[in-house]
Amino acid sequence: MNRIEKVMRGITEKNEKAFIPYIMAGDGGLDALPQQITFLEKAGATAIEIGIPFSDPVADGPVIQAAGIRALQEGTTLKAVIQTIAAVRPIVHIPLIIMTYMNPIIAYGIEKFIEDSYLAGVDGLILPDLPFEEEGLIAPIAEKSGIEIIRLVTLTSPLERIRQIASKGRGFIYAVTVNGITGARKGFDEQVGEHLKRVKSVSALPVFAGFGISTPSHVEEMNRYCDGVIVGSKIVELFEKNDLLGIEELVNVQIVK
Ligand SMILES: O=P(O)(O)OC[C@@H](O)[C@@H](O)c1c[nH]c2ccccc12
Repeated sequence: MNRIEKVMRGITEKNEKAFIPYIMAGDGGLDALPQQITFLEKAGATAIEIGIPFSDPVADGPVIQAAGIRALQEGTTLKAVIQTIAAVRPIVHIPLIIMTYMNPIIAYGIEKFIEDSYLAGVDGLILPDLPFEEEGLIAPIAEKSGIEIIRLVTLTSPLERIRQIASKGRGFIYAVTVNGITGARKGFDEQVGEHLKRVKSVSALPVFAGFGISTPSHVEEMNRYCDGVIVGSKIVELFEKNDLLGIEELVNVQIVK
């Protein structure tokens, strides 16, 4: 069974809340990635979303854009990230999910990318610029190798579309909680809670909220309506400041239920 499915089963059965941190591969040099991954696992992360730096990151806000630029300056490539994941995989037990735009995958070669990711022990993919209508390009090949494509739904998706996407979904549903780009925000639209409940009502899979979540109280608020959270910009910022305690505090909000 895919590691993501196994972890999701635990979440559904024990009614636990998930915490998925996002990190930008190569920020601080690719040598830092194995340590970042093992640190996050030890801190209690449910899974880790590993971002691939890319020159035109259309959905990324300033913090992740800057991290991507730093990672590119370090010479980080998709190939080197996959090799690094392969090297660390034997000592990591939680799911590792690659987040990338489609362009680097197409440049790499879709089939070769899936094959190398499978061999490296990658469990899932988040592909924000892959429209649901176009997913035939990669989803069947990925899912045949046991790599789950994590589907995203947004605040503007009509319920019928959410239902359709959820029915094809694997692992969990990524519910985007803002209209816009990644990055910390002060608060959320008051409709977000209702939206998350609606997504949950049509999804057999756990639903995780992501975008704009940066404080323990945001995490608690979102966890009231869904099964867990994904936090990117804040984690990237804390790693850059080397504030490891700050990361542990955020990851562990889930335990204070
Ligand atoms: O940074 P935030 O606001 O915490 O959002 C999560 C996010 O960083 C991560 O999931 C992500 C980074 N880049 C993306 C692009 C699209 C979708 C999701 C992402």
